[in-house]
Amino acid sequence: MVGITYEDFLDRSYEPTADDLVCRFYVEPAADMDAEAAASRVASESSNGTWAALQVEGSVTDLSATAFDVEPTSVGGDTPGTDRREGYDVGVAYPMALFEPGSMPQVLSCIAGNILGMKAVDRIRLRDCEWPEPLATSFPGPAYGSAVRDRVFDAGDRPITATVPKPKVGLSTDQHVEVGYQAWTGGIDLLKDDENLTDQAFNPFHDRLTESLDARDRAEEETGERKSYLVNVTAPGGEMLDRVDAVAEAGGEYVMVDVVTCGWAAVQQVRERCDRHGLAIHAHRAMHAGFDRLPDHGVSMRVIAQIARLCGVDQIHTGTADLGKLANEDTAGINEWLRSDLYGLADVLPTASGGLHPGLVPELVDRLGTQLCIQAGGGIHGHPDGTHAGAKALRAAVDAAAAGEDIEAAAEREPALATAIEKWGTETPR
Ligand SMILES: O=C(O)[C@H](O)COP(=O)(O)O
Ligand SMILES: [Mg+2]
Repeated sequence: MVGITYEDFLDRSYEPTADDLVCRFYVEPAADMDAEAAASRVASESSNGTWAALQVEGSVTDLSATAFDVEPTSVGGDTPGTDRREGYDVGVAYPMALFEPGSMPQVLSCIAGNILGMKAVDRIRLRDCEWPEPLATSFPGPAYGSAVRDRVFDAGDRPITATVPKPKVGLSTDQHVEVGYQAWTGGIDLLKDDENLTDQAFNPFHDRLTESLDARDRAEEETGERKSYLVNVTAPGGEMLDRVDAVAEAGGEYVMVDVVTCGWAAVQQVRERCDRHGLAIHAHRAMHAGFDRLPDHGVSMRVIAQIARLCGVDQIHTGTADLGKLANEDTAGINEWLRSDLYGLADVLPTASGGLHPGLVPELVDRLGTQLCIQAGGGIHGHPDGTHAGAKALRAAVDAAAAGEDIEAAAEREPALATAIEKWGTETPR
């Protein structure tokens, strides 16, 4: 037997091995704790220690995490609504044997579990992870990722486009489908359900699914382009899997899932079921800001996006690089990570959404590149001449940006784009 106390979880001379999961935290120690004590409590509580000293068999310590790096740092103050705060950047290495391969809930119960509420720290944020190969490849990753641009569409190198009918809930099935048809025939690739539209009485899931896909077929015939539908299958338990099956049966190519509100075990189940059918997954991140909005606490959007890639979504909302209506965390850096090599796992196509309109597209593409899905709801349906004109305007703006053409020149050819620019200019909405 050996005794372990939380101080045993700190070793500044430790060098993480290739098989360790390395997590970077922002930590503000509690008033009565020094930085090293707080860092070792983080490593202890997130692996196999606790507040009290324990007597254990020697081999149990092989599962202990090690805080190996504790450096002063500061966060916040650079974005509205945040204060500059002083704390510590803490590196913690976790041995692979601590984890159940392929189980995201188990991994998160370690690295983003009790420690987020632990009184030893005033603030703690999981900022970044370096995933070791054995752990990363125990997950499936995306089936398609950015390859959807060719495999579902014929979009080549341009961003694909999506729209959410607005109002986000309340349209009848007929109204919803008609909005989709107008958008598709105006040049949009994807009709998308909103995050809080699932199976309500005013617009039942199964009616919406079949009628939308019928309208998609008509729009494809009319435009000669491939079109698709991001139908929100979010539901409790087996019902969500039944909805996935229904999408495949009805001839869809994609499902949409509210990944944070559903939970990662559910996302993993959906990924498995979609594999049977060859369906792609669009991830909406509603509720992410409950974890990532404050720079000094929670779990960063960067880590949420990493989790989503491992679990196997093909597209995920990552923000608009501060151009849209929602607060954003380093959209460009997150998107770059989603495209980076990860032991051969497929990449993820980032979706820019939330307050976008055609006038913002040139700057968006400048900041984020063309490997994107660009979604506009209000920026299409709020067009003075309606949804069809709004769709034409967004598509013209996207085609121009992808071709490196000036938006003003494109607006001379496409009156709907000129109208959109006249209405919204390049303003950032709230
Ligand atoms: O789900 C989304 O991404 C939002 O509904 C975006 O809507 P907006 O384009 O009107 O902001
Ligand atoms: Mg929405």
